[in-house]
Amino acid sequence: MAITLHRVTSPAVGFSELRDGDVHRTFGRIFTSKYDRKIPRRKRGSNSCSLHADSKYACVGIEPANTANFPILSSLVANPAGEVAVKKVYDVVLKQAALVKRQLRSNADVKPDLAFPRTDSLLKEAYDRCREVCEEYAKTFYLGTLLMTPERRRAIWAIYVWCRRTDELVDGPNASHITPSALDRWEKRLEDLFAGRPYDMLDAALSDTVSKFPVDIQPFKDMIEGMRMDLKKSRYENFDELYLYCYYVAGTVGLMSVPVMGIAPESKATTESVYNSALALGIANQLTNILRDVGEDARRGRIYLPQDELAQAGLSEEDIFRGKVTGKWRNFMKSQIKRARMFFQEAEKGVTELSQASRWPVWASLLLYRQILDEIEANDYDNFAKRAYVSKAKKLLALPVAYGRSLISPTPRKQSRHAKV
Ligand SMILES: CC(C)=CCC/C(C)=C/CC/C(C)=C/CC/C(C)=C/[C@@H]1[C@@H](COP(=O)(O)OP(=O)(O)O)[C@]1(C)CC/C=C(\C)CC/C=C(\C)CCC=C(C)C
Ligand SMILES: [Mn+2]
Repeated sequence: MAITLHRVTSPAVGFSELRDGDVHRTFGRIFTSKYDRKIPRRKRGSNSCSLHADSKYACVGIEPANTANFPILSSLVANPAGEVAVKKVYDVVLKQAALVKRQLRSNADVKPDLAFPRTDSLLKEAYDRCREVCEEYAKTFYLGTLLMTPERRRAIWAIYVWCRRTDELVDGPNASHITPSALDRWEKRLEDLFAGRPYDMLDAALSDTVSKFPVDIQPFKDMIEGMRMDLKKSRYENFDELYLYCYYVAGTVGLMSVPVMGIAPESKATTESVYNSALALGIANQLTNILRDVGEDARRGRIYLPQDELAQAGLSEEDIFRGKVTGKWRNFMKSQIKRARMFFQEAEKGVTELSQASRWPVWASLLLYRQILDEIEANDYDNFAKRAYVSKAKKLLALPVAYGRSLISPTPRKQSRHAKV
């Protein structure tokens, strides 16, 4: 798929096209809570990188889901609604895995850069913007990507930037202006970029990425669906509902990333099982994120905790809003932390199967995010008033550990089979 970039004169760029004047142009978040770890981004002058390009470019059979293959999920399916959610997610996992296999059969590898020098330089600029955004907003992750091959690392940056922009729609400073129809327009724009018609430079980088790697559009659409869910829902009846939300906003990231990161050629694991681990890492991260942010979310009137489990633990909504750490709360938190750790454990199985250069950033992200759970425990489960925070020293310590783990290769196959992407 060739992508042609044309400079356009319209000033519309970034989110501003969603609805004239109703969305932000800056990417920084304003955090008001006193213990919030995020500070307003450093000097957002003309030199600071932005998710909004300064220059404007416009452009011209799935197998039935079988949860038996996915032990952590089959044990979670508690009712018919949950079964529907799990099947829906696994249909996407299998579809993505099938796409990867199809591409392998057709012998396609990473396609070479587009032949036209002008397009090349515009694309380079587009990827450079993505790199800048990653470097500024996710430093550790950015450093990890530097170990990857140049094609893979810039593709991951492009995916990262798209995810960040999507999250900012509902989580950024202008989130209150975002309507379902703005999300519909964002989705239309996604379809366009998958069809080789990116709207701006950052989209152009992703457009190029999806033309080179076997990335399916469904996880991207599902992430937007997660944002829709966030607009209309602030309570989760049970874990099945919460699981679906976590898949939408974070499990999808795993499914988007693995086709780019690649599976080690010597891996014996099935493609589906690696995707299952990738999905589990997204879910684990999101569950951890939720547990860390209980107090902050409650102050926004949101409770991302299974209501039935709260009731079983003898806790009411008022208890969450009151924010008092009691014995009941500690017990409830212990079970939630245990479940998040199960997902991390499920994710661990797949990391070793990834291509060598991709393992380090994934191990680093897994170890760092999982430590937030330890910090919640260290705070005696006070996630109402304290933000669980992993110190710089602990973060630094995790990096060599991640590196050590990344050196462990999958046990090689007895006889060589086709390479996996
Ligand atoms: C190496 C690596 C981690 C690659 C992933 C790169 C990537 C494309 C990240 C995008 C992340 C993103 C911006 C998602 C948007 C939705 C969102 C914000 C989700 C939350 C992330 C944490 O962000 P933060 O702490 O900043 O949260 P706040 O918005 O401030 O509240 C999430 C909790 C989830 C992100 C999910 C992942 C990073 C999943 C990664 C999974 C893989 C890379 C698969 C690895 C493969 C195997 C086989 C295990
Ligand atoms: Mn968020």
